[in-house]
Amino acid sequence: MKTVDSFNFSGKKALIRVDFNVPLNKSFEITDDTRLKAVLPTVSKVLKDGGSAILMSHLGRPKGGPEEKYSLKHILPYLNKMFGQEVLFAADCIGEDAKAKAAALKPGQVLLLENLRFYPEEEKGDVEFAKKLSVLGDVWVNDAFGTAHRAHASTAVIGQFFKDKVCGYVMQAELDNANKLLKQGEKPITAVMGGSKISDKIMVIENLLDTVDNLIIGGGMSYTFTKALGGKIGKSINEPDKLELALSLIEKAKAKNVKLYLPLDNVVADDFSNDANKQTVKTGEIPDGWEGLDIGPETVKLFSEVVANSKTVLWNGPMGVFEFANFATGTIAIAKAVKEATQKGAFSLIGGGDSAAAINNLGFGNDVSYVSTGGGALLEYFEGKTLPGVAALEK
Ligand SMILES: Nc1ncnc2c1ncn2[C@@H]1O[C@H](COP(=O)(O)OP(=O)(O)O)[C@@H](O)[C@H]1O
Ligand SMILES: O=C(OP(=O)(O)O)[C@H](O)COP(=O)(O)O
Repeated sequence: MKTVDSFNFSGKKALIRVDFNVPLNKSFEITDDTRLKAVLPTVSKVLKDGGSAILMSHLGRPKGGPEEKYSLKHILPYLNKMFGQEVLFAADCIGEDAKAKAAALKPGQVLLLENLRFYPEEEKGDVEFAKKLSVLGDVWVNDAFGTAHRAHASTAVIGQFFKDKVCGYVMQAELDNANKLLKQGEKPITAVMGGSKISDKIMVIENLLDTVDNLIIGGGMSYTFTKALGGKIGKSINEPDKLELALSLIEKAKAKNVKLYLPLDNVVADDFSNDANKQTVKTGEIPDGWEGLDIGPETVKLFSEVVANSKTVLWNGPMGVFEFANFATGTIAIAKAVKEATQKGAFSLIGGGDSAAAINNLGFGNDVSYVSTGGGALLEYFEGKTLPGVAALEK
């Protein structure tokens, strides 16, 4: 793969696929800018070489046509500040405006195209649409790791129209860090998995059993395991059709000598709300009408110890409903344990939108080894799948 460092962008228009799919609040303010800041090094290198940058991205999941709330113009003010220069904007990603602005682009300038998903052709991976995008630039750079698991027009199909295909710094760092964990992780290696559903993460967990020494399961998905083991879970979130699967994972972990840790106790609530009545009960003893929304103090102690004694840590998914301050204790404790392990020299990788947000909101973003910009993309990589956005760079 060609890298940003090995390519001279002088006099070239770099068409860069970025992942600017950032969370916006109702006033269109960016609530997490990780994905924006991440592309700065790639764009800076292009400009420093004497090239210009055309940035293309999707935002949200529009229904196949323009939608004001998903316009990328909302992030322009932020980009102007971040790049310290005026970023030009084309109100379309193909068509006359985009073509004219791309053609007139001078070295040192940056142009942002409107949301690619305003055309259904983007997600369909339409070849003609990819071709129309491709005429805007001289070289294609893929720096959208967060969207690398999608075989879309701008993330993969477009590659065939370029002689020069360059792997951006974000993409390179993401793959390097994921491989560091999968292939060169120092033992003991611990994966902490949380979040709401096992079904989303089953393949990752299975694949990780070949790599990790410890597997910690917390958050909503732990209740399916507890139920499968015959425990009482009240009205906690669970997937009744995944009980067999949970048991088979427990067996597979045993067969592969992986230590599997499940919660010892849970903080349960009588309602799904921050102000619900709460109590701490042992795992498997949740009364009827109550639901587990966080891990309990004994679990926090156990999980934190395992994490603190690890040399390599992967964390994906919160330990409870951390959006409710009263049920965020377990998630915050794990974030602190990951930070402490890192301070003791461990390599730590945080993946998944919610765990990354938890780490960043706590101000620990710089205290862990790497915070991935990918959610689904990172998980698919850990499942052992080939990411179309990476394959397109390799072809
Ligand atoms: N015990 C629980 N009951 C209900 N929802 C939970 C529970 N624990 C975690 N969750 C929810 O899981 C969601 C995150 O899951 P997921 O998307 O899998 O994580 P990530 O984005 O980090 O990969 C959060 O919105 C959180 O509130
Ligand atoms: O935010 C993203 O994925 P993620 O929520 O899995 O991190 C990417 O921008 C991909 O978006 P998509 O899942 O709408 O294709």
